[in-house]
Amino acid sequence: MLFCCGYFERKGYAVNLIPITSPRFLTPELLAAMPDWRQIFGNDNPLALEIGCGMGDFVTQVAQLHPDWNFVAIDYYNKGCLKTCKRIDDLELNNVRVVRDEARGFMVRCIPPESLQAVVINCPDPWPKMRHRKRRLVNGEFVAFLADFMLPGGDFHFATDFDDYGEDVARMMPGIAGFENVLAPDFYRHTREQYPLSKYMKKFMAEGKRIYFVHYRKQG
Ligand SMILES: C[S@@+](CC[C@H](N)C(=O)[O-])C[C@H]1O[C@@H](n2cnc3c(N)ncnc32)[C@H](O)[C@@H]1O
Repeated sequence: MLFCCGYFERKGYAVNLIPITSPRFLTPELLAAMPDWRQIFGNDNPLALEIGCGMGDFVTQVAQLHPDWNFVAIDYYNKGCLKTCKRIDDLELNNVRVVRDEARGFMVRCIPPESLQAVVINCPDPWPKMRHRKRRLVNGEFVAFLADFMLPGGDFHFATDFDDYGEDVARMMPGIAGFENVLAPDFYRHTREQYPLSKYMKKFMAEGKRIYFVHYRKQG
């Protein structure tokens, strides 16, 4: 079990977690079984999942741009979830909920098949060393896994500053059955209109790096 009595268990070590008391934070108890998302948000609006929300820079902006969508922001980084909650609470963003968990396990447990209108992954850990690249979150197997949770017509948004990761994902996506490239004929772009910038995007852009944006849609 990933979460247990306020402690995060990892590799046999127990680390104190800062408690999160925000009403927009979904506790492990609430997520022990498949949640009723319509009941949680109080409406039937399209549901989007941001994986690896960090400090919540992206979700706070996108949720304000799209008040008629519901957003679930997930990260296993305790302080990131805390900060994200503080931001959405300060802004009273009732269309956002925050989850502290590992994304794949959470999805299997808590996201119904074909229910997501969008999945967003911004600047996932790049694992730059060649021998660590197999640890990267986004690869063909992961996108095929995501597809099962996405509605036909649902969007997959990916962004990274890491050239090799961006090119890898852009090369891999055309081989994944059942997706169309929204940015065609480009496989990726370095800018996207109306796409809020995350904390890491801003940091990398300030260092003069280019962001790789990839956008695919699940076919109906
Ligand atoms: C480099 S940070 C980027 C944060 C944010 N998306 C941004 O662009 O500013 C990557 C984040 O993804 C989270 N993360 C990585 N793999 C994850 C997983 N499998 N499930 C949940 N969170 C994950 C990490 O904890 C970290 O906060």
